[in-house]
Amino acid sequence: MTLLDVRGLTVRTDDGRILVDDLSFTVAGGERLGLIGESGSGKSLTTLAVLGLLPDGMTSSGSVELAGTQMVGAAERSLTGVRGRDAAVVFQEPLTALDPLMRLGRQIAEPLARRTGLTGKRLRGAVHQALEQVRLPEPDRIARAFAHEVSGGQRQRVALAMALACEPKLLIADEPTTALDVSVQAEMLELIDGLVREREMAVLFVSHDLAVVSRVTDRVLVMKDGRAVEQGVVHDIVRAPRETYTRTLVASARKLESALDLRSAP
Ligand SMILES: Nc1ncnc2c1ncn2[C@@H]1O[C@H](COP(=O)(O)OP(=O)(O)OP(=O)(O)O)[C@@H](O)[C@H]1O
Repeated sequence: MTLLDVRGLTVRTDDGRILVDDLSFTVAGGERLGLIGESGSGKSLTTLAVLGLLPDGMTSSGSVELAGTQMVGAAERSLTGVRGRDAAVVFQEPLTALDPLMRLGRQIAEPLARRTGLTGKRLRGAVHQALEQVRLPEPDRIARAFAHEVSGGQRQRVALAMALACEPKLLIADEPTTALDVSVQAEMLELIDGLVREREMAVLFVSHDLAVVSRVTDRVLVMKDGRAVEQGVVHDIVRAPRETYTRTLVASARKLESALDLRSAP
């Protein structure tokens, strides 16, 4: 069943610049779609439009139906229920989602309490569990800490725990590993991959890196200058890209890969 149905989505600035141009795609329940393209191709604006979170000075037109709710042109009031419950987001920079002045445990407790109705000791237990699920060591210490007291990788895990706390049907991950040290990127990808599979959650995964996208998604949509260039099953796109731009993306990903092979050769 279709969970996210985007049709003819167009995002414009108030002065008439078109930043996302007539974009259409769908994500079925439990399906994992990657949005890939170079910097400035409109990936982030697409995810923000899906959540009804476009910045001031921008408007969207077309249709975005998320779990049956029309997000384009909807009143803010009707969208607050959709965010979190139907779709939750992890951004590139975890500090975007975290409140610097609130202990991390409380930030996870709020959405958890809303969904489960738990309070007191049982709620604290659920927060502990949520932090354990994202494989944070010493969950109780992390729960008492503030965002600036933990590492970047740990902050991103907390942001992921927050996004998962509402058990959304769709997880939107916008370059969730790009700001992390290379050494923790692979771990984070594996974690996201495992958790969404376990929960049969759908994913819209944004990245400029084809290798990253192919690790966690079934299908990809390639974007350039706000438009869809090509979409299809990851395997097909990597093996036989049809469009010139996609070919360039695949070729440069392969070049990096073969450089790695050469370096690791005996
Ligand atoms: N708040 C804003 N005001 C004006 N233009 C913006 C704003 N946010 C993004 N843009 C422009 O919209 C276009 C698409 O941006 P978007 O952030 O969606 O790209 P992206 O593919 O996610 O790239 P990146 O990976 O660099 O974030 C870019 O040309 C960008 O300069």
